[in-house]
Amino acid sequence: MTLRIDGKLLADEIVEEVSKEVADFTAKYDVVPGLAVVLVGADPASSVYVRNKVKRAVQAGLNSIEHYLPADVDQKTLDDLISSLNQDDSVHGILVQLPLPSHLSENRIIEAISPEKDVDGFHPQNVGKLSTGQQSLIPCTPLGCMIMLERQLGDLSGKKAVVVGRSNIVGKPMASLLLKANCTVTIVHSRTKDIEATCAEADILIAAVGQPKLITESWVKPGAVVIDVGINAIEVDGKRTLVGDVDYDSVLSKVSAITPVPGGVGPMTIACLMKNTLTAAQHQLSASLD
Ligand SMILES: NC(=O)C1=CN([C@@H]2O[C@H](COP(=O)(O)OP(=O)(O)OC[C@H]3O[C@@H](n4cnc5c(N)ncnc54)[C@H](OP(=O)(O)O)[C@@H]3O)[C@@H](O)[C@H]2O)C=CC1
Ligand SMILES: Nc1nc(=O)c2c([nH]1)NC[C@@H]1CN(c3ccc(C(=O)N[C@@H](CCC(=O)O)C(=O)O)cc3)C=[N+]21
Repeated sequence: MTLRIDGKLLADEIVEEVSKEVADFTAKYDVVPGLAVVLVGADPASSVYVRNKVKRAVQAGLNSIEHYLPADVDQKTLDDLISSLNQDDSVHGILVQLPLPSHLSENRIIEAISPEKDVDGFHPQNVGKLSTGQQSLIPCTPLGCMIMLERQLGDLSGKKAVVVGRSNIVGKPMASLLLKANCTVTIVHSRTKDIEATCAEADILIAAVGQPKLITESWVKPGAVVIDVGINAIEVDGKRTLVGDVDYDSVLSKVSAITPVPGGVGPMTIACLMKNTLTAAQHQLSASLD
């Protein structure tokens, strides 16, 4: 029987745990952990994401601050906002929604965020720490995927893991985490030859491509665990529908467990953002009390 890994339910549990720890934290330090989200422009998919984040922040007992900037904002204004958030003691986590409009430098903004407040884990200092096995803030989506995998499989040692996609926000950090968990890791991408055969050897298959239903039955090994990161909006009978990078119905009877879209990795990403904000606040407060 194939298991549908319920990301929504697991995310509810994580946010509940975080809310208890936030209550302890607030009682101890008299500080409410704060998460600042910066949005440039008005992309409709981003507004859904931000709405979900705000809802979860309230559930977790975090203070959520949103900064909406127009799509034509200049680099200096954004730099100045990041700098003021870095200095603001009521802000423990900063997230700048990506991608940014092309006239802005993503690298410059990511590097401007104080690494201690970088709850996305995208700053080169956090990326470097993750790849050298040091403690750091871990990108929310891969962290959410690891929690689901470990719940499902326990110890991941020796498993063959294939990550489809090599972006800085999902594919690469996902591969780092799987390697840290002692998997044998392969990353495949748009230039990979015979991608289907490589995927079909995976005990763990992570799809982070951005291509609706790219992965079908012939790409998966019988009994594999499939994590579908993809969130693609397509039109079905004139209605906007969300689908993953995996053709869920086609692979369902072949795999041992799979995450649905929606209700899989997405809610876990947001739950992990809450977790990272608490972790960041804990580190900032304990460091400042040392
Ligand atoms: N659930 C969640 O919380 C999140 C979901 N997402 C979703 O995950 C998906 C991936 O996001 P992201 O990593 O940012 O995307 P990017 O577009 O940054 O990266 C996509 C990767 O997939 C590869 N790729 C594209 N087409 C193919 C193909 N036909 N065959 C093989 N590889 C291919 C690209 O290869 P190359 O490098 O060679 O171009 C690239 O490495 C999207 O659907 C996004 O919406 C993203 C973040 C969070
Ligand atoms: N700096 C930055 N960090 C990110 O983590 C980041 C980002 N930028 N840019 C965009 C992508 C995308 N992303 C999603 C997270 C959750 C859902 C999510 O909760 N999805 C719900 C459905 C939401 C709906 O109904 O539309 C689900 O899958 O069930 C979606 C998308 C984070 N990203």
